[in-house]
Amino acid sequence: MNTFWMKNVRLETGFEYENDRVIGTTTEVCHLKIKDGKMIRISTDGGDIDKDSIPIMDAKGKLMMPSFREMHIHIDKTYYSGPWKACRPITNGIFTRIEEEKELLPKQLPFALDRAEKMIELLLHNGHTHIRTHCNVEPTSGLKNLEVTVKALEKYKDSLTYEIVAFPQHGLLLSDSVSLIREAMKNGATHVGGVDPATVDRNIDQSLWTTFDIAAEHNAGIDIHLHDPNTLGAFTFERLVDFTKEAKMKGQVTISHAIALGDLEGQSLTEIMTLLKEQEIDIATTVPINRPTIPIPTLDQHGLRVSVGHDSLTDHWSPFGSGNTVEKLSILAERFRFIDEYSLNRTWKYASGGVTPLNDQGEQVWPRVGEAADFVLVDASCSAEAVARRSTIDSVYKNGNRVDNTRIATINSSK
Ligand SMILES: O=c1cc[nH]c(=O)[nH]1
Repeated sequence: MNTFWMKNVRLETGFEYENDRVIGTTTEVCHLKIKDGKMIRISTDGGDIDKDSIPIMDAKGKLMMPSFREMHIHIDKTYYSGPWKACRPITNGIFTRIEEEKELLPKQLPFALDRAEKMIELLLHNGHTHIRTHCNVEPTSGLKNLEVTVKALEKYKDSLTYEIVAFPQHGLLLSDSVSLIREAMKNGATHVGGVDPATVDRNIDQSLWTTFDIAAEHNAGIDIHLHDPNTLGAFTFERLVDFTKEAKMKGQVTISHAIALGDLEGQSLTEIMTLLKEQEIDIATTVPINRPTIPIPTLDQHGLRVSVGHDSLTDHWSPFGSGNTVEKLSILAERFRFIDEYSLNRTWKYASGGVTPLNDQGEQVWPRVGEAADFVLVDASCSAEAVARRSTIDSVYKNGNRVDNTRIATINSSK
């Protein structure tokens, strides 16, 4: 493993105040010694470097920030790197897409691996060193998409960590996918997925009971797509909370999208947030702006963990998506009117699993000696600037190794 000095990295060290208001972020240029994938020394003294006869890399004053965790994507079914194709209009809600997939997915299978690899390379290039991907497991795909997903991610296993959610996209009960999901859990999936137990399976309790049963059997976490809006969504959250409690799975359940949170207000929102918080159920969101966005800052203030994900990088569900998480954070900040230094500074946590250089009080808490050398170097003076100006990620490191220098997909390839 690499042993080297990374000199001249800019680290955030605190906040600058005017009266009681944060008006800036202070930084310091430091030198980092990396050994066996870990940061073993953080120094401000250039003399330290000269004493060592190990390679030296120069970050040239670039800002060092925690790398990103992509917490919701589908690498197994994408148009990314293929020819342009817009989406079909939706005429029957989620069932439009379910029916479409039965034809589309077998046609995409021959190049699914190539596209998945290109997507991973793009995500690495954009600063991600962890990916949670949902992978279709239903009668149309069987375990074929899972094979593709495992193969693609394993190829990059030295560059990132990953989680695979076995996703019964066509309905766990509706498409009779229970035994396939059980098989997927023995063949590389790490989490049990699900989708709208009310609208799709039309039996919330049976669908959730089965999901938790499979999770318990494999000692696995759960990550469930919940698009159902308003009070139907809220009722599903309540049942999910009940099942989480009963199964003693506190802290092991994620709701993806959680669309209903964007519809609820006042007391009903507070009650749901309190229930979710009690069971430490976290939320993954794309920060949708085509419908009421879930109230991310309110959820955060209530103590719920919210993470961002891209979901699609152009596919049959959405023609949008760039895989650029700095851009995603900037959209989040703009949507919630984060225009001041403090709130822009606090935005990075939604993409880094909560890791930030400064804590809420402005004390430096990252990086720490002994931690894994997982970071990005950014062309920015501080993270508030990076988020607002959508700064470029210069380079990406996992366990001290540079991981963003693989080939980048060409969107217009012939596949
Ligand atoms: O259910 C969903 C929603 C978005 N994208 C998917 O692939 N599935």
